[in-house]
Amino acid sequence: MDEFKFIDSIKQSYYRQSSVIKGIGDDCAVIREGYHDIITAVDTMVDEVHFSRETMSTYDIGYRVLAANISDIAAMGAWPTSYMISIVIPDEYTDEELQSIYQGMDDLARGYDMDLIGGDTVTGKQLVISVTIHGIVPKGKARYRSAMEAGDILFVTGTLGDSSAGLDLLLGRIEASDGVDYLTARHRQPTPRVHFSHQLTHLDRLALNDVSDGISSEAHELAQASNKTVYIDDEQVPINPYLKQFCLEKQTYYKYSGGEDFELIGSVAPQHMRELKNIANQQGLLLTIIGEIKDQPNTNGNVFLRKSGIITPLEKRGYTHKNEG
Ligand SMILES: Nc1ncnc2c1ncn2[C@@H]1O[C@H](COP(=O)(O)OP(=O)(O)O)[C@@H](O)[C@H]1O
Ligand SMILES: Cc1ncc(C[n+]2csc(CCOP(=O)(O)OP(=O)(O)O)c2C)c(N)n1
Ligand SMILES: [Mg+2]
Ligand SMILES: [Mg+2]
Ligand SMILES: [Mg+2]
Repeated sequence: MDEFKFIDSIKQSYYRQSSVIKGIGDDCAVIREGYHDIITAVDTMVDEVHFSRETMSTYDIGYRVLAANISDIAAMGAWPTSYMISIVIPDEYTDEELQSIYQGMDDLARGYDMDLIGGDTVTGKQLVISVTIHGIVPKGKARYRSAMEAGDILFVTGTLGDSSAGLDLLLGRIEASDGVDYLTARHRQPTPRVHFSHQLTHLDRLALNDVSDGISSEAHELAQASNKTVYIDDEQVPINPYLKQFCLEKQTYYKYSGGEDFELIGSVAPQHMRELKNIANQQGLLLTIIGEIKDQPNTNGNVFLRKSGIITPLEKRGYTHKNEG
């Protein structure tokens, strides 16, 4: 079964606690606590699946696993406050290596004033790190994948595909004459877009998702959660100039299916777009309009690509975990 079918199969049909504002189905769960909503999520990284000793130092493993979790908090428009670590440690890891995993996390956490507040330690065959993260947002201001409306503008932060191109460089699957350091750094130490979404708290409505599996997957998650049709203009999807040295087939794969850029994709009403641009500009962050949202009952839940006047369905071809059962 693939991960998405599995998650559907175990999802409760309703929540027993009235404080659960959002359970399974978004980047984080949301729990109401007085005037604030508490945001929480857990994400796990496994040796040979999310990193390998070839692609990452122990410092980067720590940095990246926390960055991926902070990114889910950013995708809710929240501010990250604390985290807990569950770690499976294989015999061959030295004390110095373990310290350096935690140093990578702490260096990132310090920038947001986050605290490590607990965790669990066990030994096992493979390094596995699981982060439970908490964040906070004013009551009712969590940003959902389901908030898209017809007429909204689709946008994305940063450039797409850098991380997966960086991974292919690290694994020796491709060669580059330029940009190796930049692309590999984007893979090893991604920047979650917390400041951007946090500055948008005053907006009444905003739909957000973060890019972990590739936008072909995340755009579908938005379209399905909102029951709308998403149109993406292929020529507008931003890629770093360094990606243009690779063949077109690879460029297309990286930008739509590569994943792990931890950028934000979302939509707002057209009248708010200028404000979003101004905020992004002030932060030195690239923000690009890549499409629009329509309400078309026959195609809602789907994503289409517009290219040279031709419209084709965009398949959901992001990274999907599967097992044989
Ligand atoms: N094994 C699981 N048990 C319960 N909920 C899960 C499980 N795996 C994922 N989820 C939930 O399913 C949703 C989608 O998860 P995921 O695709 O990992 O989100 P993201 O890409 O933002 O990390 C989330 O709400 C997450 O909390
Ligand atoms: C060694 C190695 N091989 C492959 C990848 C690529 N990869 C692994 S998991 C993944 C998708 C994101 O991870 P996931 O567990 O799905 O995170 P989530 O969607 O829950 O945030 C990608 C693109 C990698 N990062 N490292
Ligand atoms: Mg996410
Ligand atoms: Mg996840
Ligand atoms: Mg995923």
